[in-house]
Amino acid sequence: MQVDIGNALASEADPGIGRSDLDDLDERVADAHDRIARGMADDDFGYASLNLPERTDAAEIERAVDGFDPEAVLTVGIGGSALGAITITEALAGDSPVDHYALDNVDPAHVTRLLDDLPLAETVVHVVSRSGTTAETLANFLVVREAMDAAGVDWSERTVVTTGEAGPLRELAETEGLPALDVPEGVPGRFSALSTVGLVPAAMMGVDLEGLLAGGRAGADALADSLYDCPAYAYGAVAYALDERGASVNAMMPYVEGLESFAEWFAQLWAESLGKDGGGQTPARALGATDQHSQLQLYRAGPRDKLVTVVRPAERPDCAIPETDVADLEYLGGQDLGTLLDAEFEATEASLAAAERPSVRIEIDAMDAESVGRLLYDMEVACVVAGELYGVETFDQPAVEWGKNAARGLLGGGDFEEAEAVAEKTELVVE
Ligand SMILES: O=P(O)(O)OC[C@H]1O[C@](O)(CO)[C@@H](O)[C@@H]1O
Repeated sequence: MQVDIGNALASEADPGIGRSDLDDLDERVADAHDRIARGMADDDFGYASLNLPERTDAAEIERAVDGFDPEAVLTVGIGGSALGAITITEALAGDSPVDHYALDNVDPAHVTRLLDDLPLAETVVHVVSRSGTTAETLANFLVVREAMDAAGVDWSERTVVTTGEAGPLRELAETEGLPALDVPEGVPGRFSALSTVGLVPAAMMGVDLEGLLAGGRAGADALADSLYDCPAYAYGAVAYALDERGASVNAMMPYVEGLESFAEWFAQLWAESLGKDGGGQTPARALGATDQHSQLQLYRAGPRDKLVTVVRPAERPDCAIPETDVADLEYLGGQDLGTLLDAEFEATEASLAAAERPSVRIEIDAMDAESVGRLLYDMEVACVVAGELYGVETFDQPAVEWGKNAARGLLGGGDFEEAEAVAEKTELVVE
């Protein structure tokens, strides 16, 4: 994986940073590297995430799903318990005969429509929850189980569970004798893509798990005590430095459809890890070239508060554009769609630089398992080093608990007095 930070030094105008800013930061990156290395060596909470490529047992996952031969895999989870599988299967299993679906929301219209469409008798369900108590995941699983019962499908023969040591989901797996995998110890959900949490559907869809993990190991081998020697540290440090100079938004803009969900995975990783103590950089999700026609106007001419991260694979499949005599379109004829997409990618970088707006280019070798594994791992490393530079607790997410308890209280599931206060908020309804 390559990270080109040249366009991040696009201008002195805020949020511009210069080479001297990075040189000054490099000493702090070296200190952060030492802390990260110690945390990994001691398998400390959170830092243990960066040991997953060494620790995850691909063979164990393959064995757990060995008996299944589904037409579809349904992931039931939310946040980091779903986004890793969604990202990996979208990026790498497009040619698989097995389809992947995810229920990571409790929208009744969507859930019922999906369950009506799914071949339930040919579907394997992967229920994932680290805590085993997340309301959305457990509610969805109860609905899926009911739908399978109603269809005369033995759900217990078609369900794999990945969860923590204790909690309702672990108890259910033990009571029903379900195949159950463990979530990795000391790894927050958003850092768990390269583990049982993110790899079970991929295993059933023929994705090269060893390749994904090898990519992660390559990222681990690339850790160094300078941002100039480690692409992941370079990305994390530049994003942090730009945020310190006003780039409070980071638009993650992959120029490949197979990484559209990667931008969503990155959004949770970046927001839930760095959004602490009143700070943190807001991730925006975009897709190139599509969002040149929806968001680029803002990125190029709106507030000087954004970093745009553009991502592409060095290799793309061929798809020729036929010759044409349509006036003014001759230049397209005989080209290839990939060449056009790459031209759009480079034009966006140039357009931002011309307007003195910073961007960073991330280039992976190809849309293959090792390159995607490396990308996921390096973004996790970038997030950890940014967290060290911000001085935040990267690996917890206390701010989400209030909302969870309020929802539970509003449903009468807990004695959450403030829920009433929430329910009695000032009304100003406009109809
Ligand atoms: O895996 P669990 O415990 O169901 O949590 C799901 C998601 O909810 C969060 O805990 C936030 O509420 C995320 O960090 C996590 O990925």
